[in-house]
Amino acid sequence: MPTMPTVELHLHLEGTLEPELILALAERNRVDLPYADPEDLRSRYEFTDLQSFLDLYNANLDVLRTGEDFHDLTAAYLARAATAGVRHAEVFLDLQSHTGRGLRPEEVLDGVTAALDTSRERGLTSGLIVTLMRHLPPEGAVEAVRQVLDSGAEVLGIGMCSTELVRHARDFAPAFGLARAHGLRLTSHAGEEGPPQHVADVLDILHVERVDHGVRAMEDPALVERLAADQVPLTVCPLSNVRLGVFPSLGEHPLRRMLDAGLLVTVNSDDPAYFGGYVDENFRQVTAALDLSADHLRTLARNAVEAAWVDDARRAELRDEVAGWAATP
Ligand SMILES: Nc1ncnc2[nH]cnc12
Ligand SMILES: [Zn+2]
Repeated sequence: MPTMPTVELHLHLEGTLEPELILALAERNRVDLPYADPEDLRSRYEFTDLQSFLDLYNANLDVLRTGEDFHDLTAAYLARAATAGVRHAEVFLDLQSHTGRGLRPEEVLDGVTAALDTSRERGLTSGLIVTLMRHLPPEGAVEAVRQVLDSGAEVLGIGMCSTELVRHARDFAPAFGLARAHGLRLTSHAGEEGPPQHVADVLDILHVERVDHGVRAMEDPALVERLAADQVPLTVCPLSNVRLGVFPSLGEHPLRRMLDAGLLVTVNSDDPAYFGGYVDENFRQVTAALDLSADHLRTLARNAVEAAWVDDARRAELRDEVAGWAATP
């Protein structure tokens, strides 16, 4: 059977920064790194929780200095995604992590969108979601939304990531409200390390349309019922959840139970350069660990198409691709 066509909805561009590219960019930008070679850096990718990962992930951002760097990072992800069967990707960018280091928002956004534009010519459609940082002051989140709006860059939506264990979702209502008033789509990380209530909060207070992760919603049966009834898309990242200690092993991951509960779940890679695989590898490993059937895989592929922020014509094309794959013996 050919590679399953997929839609990826939870992918941090910064999380696709492979050790080889980190070293190449460090050389290009004359940044001193404390790593001898890519394997030395890779050997440090042992995480105990989300924060231990974020510390290294944020430190590595230092090599991204110019619009060209962002272009090259994005182009490298798109090339790898194409081999993973990705036909449409909605990618996150932590804009504040770069403007906070002195980069101009336009330079970062233009670098990324230039690469996304070229992928469109090759049949891989994409959208850009600027993720607000929950660990930073909420005023900065409003400023980031303003920068997105003022830049004129083609941005599809606003998300929120970083640690969930600080601040309340309501602190970010002004930023999400501003984005919503200007027609941007909305999503947020919640229910990854944080409790089920965080999932309800981003839905009720920030009015998000999707929830990134959301796996801990499974601890609250009433919330599961609500998410299933409303068919709220949940962008689940199995390898990430295991590498960050959300679940002890893939065999204990709730993905299959989530499908069985009628939730609109999708499979994604989150930060593939750090967590041991792109979306194809996530599918492969979770299928083996949870003994997923062809029906489960078809449902996951269809869910991602339905959860994508695409127009009717593109959704129809994506539906056809998935149906064509499903019909292949
Ligand atoms: N898994 C994750 N959770 C929250 N913020 C992130 N930023 C990058 N990866 C993340
Ligand atoms: Zn994420």
